[in-house]
Amino acid sequence: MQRGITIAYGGFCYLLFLLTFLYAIAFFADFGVPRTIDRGPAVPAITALAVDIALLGLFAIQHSGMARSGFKHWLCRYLSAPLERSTYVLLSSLVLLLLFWQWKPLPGVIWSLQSPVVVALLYAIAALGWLIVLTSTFAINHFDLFGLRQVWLSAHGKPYKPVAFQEHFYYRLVRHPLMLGFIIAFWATPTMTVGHLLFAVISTAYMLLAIHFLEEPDLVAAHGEAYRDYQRRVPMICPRLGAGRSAHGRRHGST
Ligand SMILES: C[S@@+](CC[C@H](N)C(=O)[O-])C[C@H]1O[C@@H](n2cnc3c(N)ncnc32)[C@H](O)[C@@H]1O
Repeated sequence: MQRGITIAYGGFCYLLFLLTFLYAIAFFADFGVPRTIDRGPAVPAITALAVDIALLGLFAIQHSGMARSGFKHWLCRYLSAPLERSTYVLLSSLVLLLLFWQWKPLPGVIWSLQSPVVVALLYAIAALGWLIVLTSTFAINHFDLFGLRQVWLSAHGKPYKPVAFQEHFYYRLVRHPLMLGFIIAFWATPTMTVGHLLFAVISTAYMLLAIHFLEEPDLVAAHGEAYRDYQRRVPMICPRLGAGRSAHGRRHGST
């Protein structure tokens, strides 16, 4: 019974993440869903600005706050440890769905590109960004990042072992490919409105600050010199030209 509930909870949180991820793609493409980055109730610009900044701030507080080890320890006083990651995924998805639902468009146009070729190219670049986001999760451990591995191991009475440090696939080229994927997806648009730009600027700044001040210090604490060495060799977010070749060369001992 307990095992069934654990797996059902993890599965539900994972399905909600998948739904949120698909909605996010449509939200930024401004296509196929009722509320998008540019479609929603019209309100005065100052109200829209206040609501949108509050929604982005709420996401940053939830997403970074719940990832702190102090918060995780506190939560595990009330919740069994294998459910902690699924709960993080659940809350992240709910806050994002709230943002998608309550987002207030700011319709002024920064750029609007009309050439069908350019429009198609920008949609293709955005799609590539989303693909990088999704495939990066598999390069670390998709099922661990979204809590399914933890509930599965627990339900089968097996001990949890944290995911090892990874440096393969995109992680050979940049240290944060998943964030790079998001940045590409948020900025590559044929029509950049004020609201879309607000989202892109604040979310990009948040990701860069969170990497620098929160995620990387945690990674150094967890992996020590191996991660420091990785920081020296591999750029944070912008791949170096020819990086694939030089990483290949390093692996095979060439200079
Ligand atoms: C949502 S993922 C984002 C990973 C990374 N910031 C990126 O943009 O690709 C966050 C989790 O990935 C883990 N992580 C980041 N880099 C890693 C690496 N090279 N190997 C293993 N885990 C990593 C972090 O510890 C954190 O739990």
